[in-house]
Amino acid sequence: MSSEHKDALVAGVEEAGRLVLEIYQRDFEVEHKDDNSPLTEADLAAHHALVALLGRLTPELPVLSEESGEIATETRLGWSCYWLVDPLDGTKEFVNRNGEFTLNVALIEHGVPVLGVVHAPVLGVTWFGEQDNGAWRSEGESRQPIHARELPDPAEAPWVVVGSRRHGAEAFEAFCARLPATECTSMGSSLKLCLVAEGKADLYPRLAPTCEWDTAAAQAVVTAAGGQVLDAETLEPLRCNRGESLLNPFFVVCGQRDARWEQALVAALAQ
Ligand SMILES: Nc1ncnc2c1ncn2[C@@H]1O[C@H](COP(=O)(O)O)[C@@H](OP(=O)(O)O)[C@H]1O
Ligand SMILES: [Mg+2]
Repeated sequence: MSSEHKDALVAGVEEAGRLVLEIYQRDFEVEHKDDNSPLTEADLAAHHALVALLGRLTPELPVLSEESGEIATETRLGWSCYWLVDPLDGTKEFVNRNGEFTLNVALIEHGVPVLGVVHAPVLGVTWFGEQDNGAWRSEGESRQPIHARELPDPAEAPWVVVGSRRHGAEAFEAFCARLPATECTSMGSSLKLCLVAEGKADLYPRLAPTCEWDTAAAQAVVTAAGGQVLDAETLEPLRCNRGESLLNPFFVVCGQRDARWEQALVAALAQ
């Protein structure tokens, strides 16, 4: 992708974020989908804006969004390259007006998220990552490269572990209790992966369900920043478009891979 295309992509995601913010700042209706998860006009406004943006930038590539209608599994499994979009991740946080929601766009090649944009409209922050090209965080006019950090020695500093506000609290607490010294915080949406990417958190264990669109963009940011998003069972990187289901396995996000955390992680996950 040319740098002009990447700039246009980021600008377009931020523009969609402004539409979301306008709705956030006024009254809006909340509907419920078949799985009882909330849906607002902001999810749909961002979906339409992002699908139109990607259609302009790369008309040849298919787009799969959380708010797309059904796409036949055999059609999707035939895609070697496509855009995967979560127009509003953290809809419950949006409804609760705590600002912890994001717009997410990932480019998937052969199951691997190779490029990702995550934008948090209320924070005014955008994260971007591209395989072999590094990751950055922008806020206002400033754009800084970001790097996942090495795990600190737990005797010197606690590991910062971040978890969901609403999902899998029990498994999260049990996992944290089995690690060496930790400092735990909770947060909504893909912001958790971005915290690991920028070296502000060490681990994000997700021992509860998510879908591929919840994680793909931020996984591209994390890996471009030197971190890992690993299947909690196999410790292999998460992949997309593997079969009929779009559910991710349980996973763990971590900064730079080393033997210490691998040991601690395997021990904490094994129980
Ligand atoms: N039972 C379930 N199955 C699949 N995904 C689930 C789920 N429960 C929660 N999620 C996903 O978890 C996301 C929220 O994560 P978190 O708790 O970390 O903020 C939701 O994103 P949306 O807000 O886009 O629906 C939703 O997709
Ligand atoms: Mg989501």
